[in-house]
Amino acid sequence: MKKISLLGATGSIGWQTYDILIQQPEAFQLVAFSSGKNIEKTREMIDVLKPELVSVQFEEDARALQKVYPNTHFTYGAKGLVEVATHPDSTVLVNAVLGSVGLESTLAAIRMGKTIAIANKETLVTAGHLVMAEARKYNVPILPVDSEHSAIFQSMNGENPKNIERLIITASGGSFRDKTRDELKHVTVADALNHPNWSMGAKITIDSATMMNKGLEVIEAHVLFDMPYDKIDVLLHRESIIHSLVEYHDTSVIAQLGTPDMRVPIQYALSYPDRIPLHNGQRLNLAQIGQLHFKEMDFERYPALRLAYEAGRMGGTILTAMNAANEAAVAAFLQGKITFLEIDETIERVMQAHSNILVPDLETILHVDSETRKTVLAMVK
Ligand SMILES: NC(=O)C1=CN([C@@H]2O[C@H](COP(=O)(O)OP(=O)(O)OC[C@H]3O[C@@H](n4cnc5c(N)ncnc54)[C@H](OP(=O)(O)O)[C@@H]3O)[C@@H](O)[C@H]2O)C=CC1
Ligand SMILES: CC(=O)[C@@H](O)[C@H](O)COP(=O)(O)O
Ligand SMILES: [Mn+2]
Repeated sequence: MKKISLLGATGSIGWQTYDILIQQPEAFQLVAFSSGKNIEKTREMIDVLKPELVSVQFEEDARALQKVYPNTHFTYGAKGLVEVATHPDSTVLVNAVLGSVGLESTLAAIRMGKTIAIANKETLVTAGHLVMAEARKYNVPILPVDSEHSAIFQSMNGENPKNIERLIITASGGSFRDKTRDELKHVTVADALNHPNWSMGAKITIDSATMMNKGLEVIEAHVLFDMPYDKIDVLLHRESIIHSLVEYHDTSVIAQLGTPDMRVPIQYALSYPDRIPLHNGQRLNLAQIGQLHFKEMDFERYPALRLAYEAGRMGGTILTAMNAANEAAVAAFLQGKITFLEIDETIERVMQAHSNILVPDLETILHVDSETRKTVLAMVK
């Protein structure tokens, strides 16, 4: 029985994790979880899984829930995320919270020796060097949940990393993949949220449309697999059936395939190194699909990917600035304050003005993160 702490339980990844947990009660037990503002889903999860500790975003929600559920302990805010992540009974933290807000709780869980199943890519982008250094120090596994990184992890299984030629990360192309850049001037939020293959949270769906999602994933792959940026490529693959590939020195390419279902990488991170049946999992039928398509990445069409490679190659606080600018710009787009094309422009302006600090400590990262968000708020007003 694995005892689980879950951050971001009410989100797209969190709710799919919940689906896995309720199907496998003999394998997994949820002891603590965090949610944000969604109290209805929070209550459903408490009713079904009866965790010991729950954190919500706001104090007033925690107080109200405490009255309804006297046998559960409630907490809130940033300290609540840390309390959930470090619950003494859990051995695994599933981090599915959105954004760099997940950083401090991840570091705290590593210091408690917990295995980290990480979907929260922004944490690895903003402070990958700190997370991986702590993981090495406390001998803690960081297991990828992001579908591409899970695919790479599975394609490296039993291989010597020194024999890898390059990593190839696949990209669907996002909601606007059949539009030219010129045609993006007047696209709406609803259009951008219409991902062709995956049903995901709003922020990552917009990231997928700008290709910043792939940019974050390139950096995530560099952090998780210690690969230089010139050995990480992105390949357009519109069906999202091949989730990523690893090419070896002898020209062999090993890939992981499957229908687009995030429960597969989530469950693999939970059951690793074992594999267990996926409830209602749809088997891949390649004969029925018939054809798979591939295309070279176009960096002019998707400048956000170019910006991410630039930030990755530079290293330092520019990664934090880029990530925070993206989080704030996407939020502004979702609120109707800026246009779709202004997301990339905002990130580029922030990066151009940034004074980079190499190998930053946690305090510096948190400072750059909050200052960048303020800058973007002022820019989009
Ligand atoms: N969705 C997907 O298929 C994939 C997602 N990922 C990554 O996983 C992470 C989560 O994505 P996704 O599930 O789509 O996101 P969602 O927006 O669907 O969910 C985010 C979760 O985080 C909570 N949350 C948001 N802000 C805060 C905050 N300030 N404090 C506390 N809790 C907060 C939300 O609470 P509430 O809703 O209650 O307000 C919700 O539970 C991201 O890093 C994303 O890039 C990676 C691969 C695939
Ligand atoms: C499911 C998942 O891991 C997402 O990150 C997905 O990859 C988004 O798709 P694209 O970014 O390839 O459009
Ligand atoms: Mn992904």
